[in-house]
Amino acid sequence: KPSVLPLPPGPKKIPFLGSLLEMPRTLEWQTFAQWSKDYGSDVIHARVAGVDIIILNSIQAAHDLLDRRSALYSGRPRFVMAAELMGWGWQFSAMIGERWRERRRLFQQRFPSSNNAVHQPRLTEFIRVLQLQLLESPDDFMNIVRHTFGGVILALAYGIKIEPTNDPLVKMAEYAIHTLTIAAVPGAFLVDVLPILKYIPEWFPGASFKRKARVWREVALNFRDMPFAISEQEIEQGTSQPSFTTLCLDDLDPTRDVEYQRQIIKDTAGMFFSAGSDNIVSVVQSFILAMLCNPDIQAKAQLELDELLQHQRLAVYDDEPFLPYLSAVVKEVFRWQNPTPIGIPHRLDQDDTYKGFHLPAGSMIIGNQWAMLHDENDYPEPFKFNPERFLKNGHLDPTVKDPLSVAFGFGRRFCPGSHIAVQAVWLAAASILSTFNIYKAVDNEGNAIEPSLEYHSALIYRPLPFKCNIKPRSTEAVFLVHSAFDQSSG
Ligand code: HEM
Repeated sequence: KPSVLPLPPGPKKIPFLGSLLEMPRTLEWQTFAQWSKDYGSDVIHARVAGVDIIILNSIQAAHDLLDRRSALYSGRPRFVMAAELMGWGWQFSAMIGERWRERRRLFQQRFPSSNNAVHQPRLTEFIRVLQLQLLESPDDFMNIVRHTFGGVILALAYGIKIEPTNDPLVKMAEYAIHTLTIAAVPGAFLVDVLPILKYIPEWFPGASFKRKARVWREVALNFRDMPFAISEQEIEQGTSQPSFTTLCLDDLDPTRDVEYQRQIIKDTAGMFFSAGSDNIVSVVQSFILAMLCNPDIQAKAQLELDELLQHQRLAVYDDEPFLPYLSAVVKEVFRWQNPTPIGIPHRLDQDDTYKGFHLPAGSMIIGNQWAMLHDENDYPEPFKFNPERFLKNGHLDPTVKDPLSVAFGFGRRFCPGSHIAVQAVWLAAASILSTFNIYKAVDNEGNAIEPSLEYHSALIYRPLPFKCNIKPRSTEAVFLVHSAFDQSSG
């Protein structure tokens, strides 16, 4: 029977289209956050073509619903264009039920947050190469960061060797993700709003999305199948390095359906790059931008590093507990420019009530991470880059809400790669700051170029290319970078 409770407040709805006309096209998270101010509620309701959308704009609401009632709130809405037409349906981030559980379990068995043995040596090795490349071509830092983390993620997934620059597999993967991020932007394709359009033939006027989907489908399947095939070949030749794929294939159970097990391994390995690479790249680039704009903070973090390392060695992840200021800088980067401002939407499986509101079964639930991470009650002056907000008497202050518990999503869907991501960003930050200074670039007249702080508003929020001047801090730093690279490649 229909609920007697009201729906949460939200933007105006008209017949059939619902709130479609009110829905923002870019920087959605900012409009969603503004709605909370306009309607005086941290829980907002909108409706687009019959689908209820519930937006959660506070950490409290996300915690109460997505974390504490996770059993009800861990479904996913349909992604018609990306998953059903373009062939990305093999990604477990879009799956529900047993298919999702099997793949997620496999991921977590191989990369549990309690075990750093497989990923840490690879992260360190790739970050040493990044430092060397920054010495050699500092102006190319945007690409260097992109290639480093694309490479590390492919190495973790498949154990295959990646070229130091312009690796064809990294390029292919990047193109595939590019098509995915175009398709998965909510509202970019009408077929996501009206799934029935999925059945119209390709030749039909206005059906260009179906032709696009057919071409892109090949890209999506190559993305999953090609690196897996190379990995299997390398295992056969005995040249592969330990990775998710090698570890899983080593443990195949011959008494069970082997092809079925291979399929799950292949799907799950395919998730690494699509879920992990662009996000880490965005955060590391935002870190460089933050240091560029805040020279005092940069100097303070360097002082802390120098006191520990004494210019004698490079940082390793085990140094983390002794570098609270740097850890506060990393937390602040994740808070300041979170790469997934609205995360991935969840789906509510049954009718529910919250704060006197009716939340209908089947609603799409959006956890507005950006709104939570810019809530002035938790983070005063939220637009200011200020790592001190996390510190008290020189230690991390446990009473301040940790952005890392918001930036990676919620409940049973919480990002299973978060520990890899945080360690990658932390180690990149420590390694870059201990050996390089980041200055503003200067134009032909010798004036400092102010960064525009512009971001690309898409599924993954990332800084637009900016200029900076990255210089080694000393001859000792150059020596350390060279010798660490020789050791890791020798
Ligand atoms: C800065 C880096 C990263 C950020 C900000 C990030 C953020 C997120 C977010 C917000 C979600 C959605 C959670 C939800 O639905 O509530 C997610 C899901 C996921 N992430 Fe990450 N992630 C990062 C890196 C990684 C890495 C490195 C990997 C793998 C190596 C990874 C693998 C995944 C997977 C497999 C899912 C889907 C989980 C599921 O649906 O069950 N992520 N991530």
